[in-house]
Amino acid sequence: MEHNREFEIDGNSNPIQISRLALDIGGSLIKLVYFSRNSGDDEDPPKDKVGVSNGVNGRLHFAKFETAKINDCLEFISANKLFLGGGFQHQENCTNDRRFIKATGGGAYKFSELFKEKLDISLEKEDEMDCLVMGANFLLKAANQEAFTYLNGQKEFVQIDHNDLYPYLLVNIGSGVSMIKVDGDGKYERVSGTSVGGGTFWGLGKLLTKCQSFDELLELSHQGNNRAIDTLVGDIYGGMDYSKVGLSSTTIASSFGKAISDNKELEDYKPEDISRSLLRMISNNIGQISYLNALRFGLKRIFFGGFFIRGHSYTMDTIAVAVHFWSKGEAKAMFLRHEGFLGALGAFMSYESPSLDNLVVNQMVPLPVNASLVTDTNSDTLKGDLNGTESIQCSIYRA
Ligand SMILES: Nc1ncnc2c1ncn2[C@@H]1O[C@H](COP(=O)(O)OP(=O)(O)OP(=O)(O)O)[C@@H](O)[C@H]1O
Ligand SMILES: CC(C)(CO)[C@@H](O)C(=O)NCCC(=O)O
Repeated sequence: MEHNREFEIDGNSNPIQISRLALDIGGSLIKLVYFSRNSGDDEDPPKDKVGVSNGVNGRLHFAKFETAKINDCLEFISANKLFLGGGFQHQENCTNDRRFIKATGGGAYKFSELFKEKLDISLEKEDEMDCLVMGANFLLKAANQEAFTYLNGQKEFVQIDHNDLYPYLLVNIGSGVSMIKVDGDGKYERVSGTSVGGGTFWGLGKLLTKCQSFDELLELSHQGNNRAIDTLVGDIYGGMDYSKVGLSSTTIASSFGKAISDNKELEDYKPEDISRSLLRMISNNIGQISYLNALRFGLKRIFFGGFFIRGHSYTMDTIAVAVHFWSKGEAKAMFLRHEGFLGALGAFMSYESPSLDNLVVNQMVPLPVNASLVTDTNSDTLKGDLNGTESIQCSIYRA
């Protein structure tokens, strides 16, 4: 990654006009969402016959940085002048002598001073759960092909009926996991959570495998076999199922169970097997807790977001199978293409004008942005997923 060059966006060295930027500064990753108007668009939004503004066409950009490398993020914002509400939103985030941007996540508090000091920007804080719900509701209603199921390696997009969206359970798997029962726009309750989440996978995985990046750890899991470390029901039952209680011989009886009985050292295990067991253990656990919470409130639909997922097939498969297994097929696990950007999108929507209703996603075809951010080397991510460094065509209409 280059730190000192001016970032170019859309391969165009002319400064693009950015009218809004919003941030979600999490425990592991910083997510950015910003809108740039299409080059060649008039200064003022086009008007229809009766003089009502038809809006501004442009692109919604998605980018992410590791929170530990926040200085790269500051440099990116500064080099691209992302905080200067040019064009459509002249005054929006440049009021008088105070510049501000909407920010959510714990880092909006933690790094508030840093933004002030380095960029002279005030972070206008938006509640993390409000933003997650706002982002999820918006995507589920406005974006085509946003939610999909994943079973037996098959991804299937789900048609969302706007009149039958609520209630649902939103499970956001970031560093930690939040489970939110959503009943409508702005109507929700954080009903549960678990500290065993994405940070656990990455943290424990790093210690146990010496992997240097999250992507490397995820990549390793492809080649691994969890049976080398997990104790299966068959290991305990002499190769047989425990059919009386519905446990097949291949069901995991105890995650990492073999590590105690084998009398082996860490070095005797393959890093790829460790990675696979870990990913499976954590995904399974989240799937199970999610199901239990769905059951608690009689919810049939569970949407999973957060960057732990990364469109990764094994992760999604494990979560989906866990939900299917425990609910006996009653509850459905669904995943979101913009998985990790829900909070940032929610913060983006929280700018007062133009209002939330006035962002229209025209097209869901991700186009690359030539900005060098967190590298996405994971080859298993679903094609077309928005993993950062992409943009989508959309319009903003005045309220
Ligand atoms: N390039 C990456 N570097 C680090 N973690 C990554 C990366 N890509 C995916 N992850 C996973 O995504 C998780 C972070 O997800 P996300 O950005 O949704 O949460 P967060 O906002 O940082 O966390 P929290 O909401 O708990 O503060 C990490 O814990 C890790 O499991
Ligand atoms: C603390 C937050 C909300 C920060 O995003 C997240 O990391 C989380 O939901 N952690 C799980 C905390 C718990 O409910 O046990």
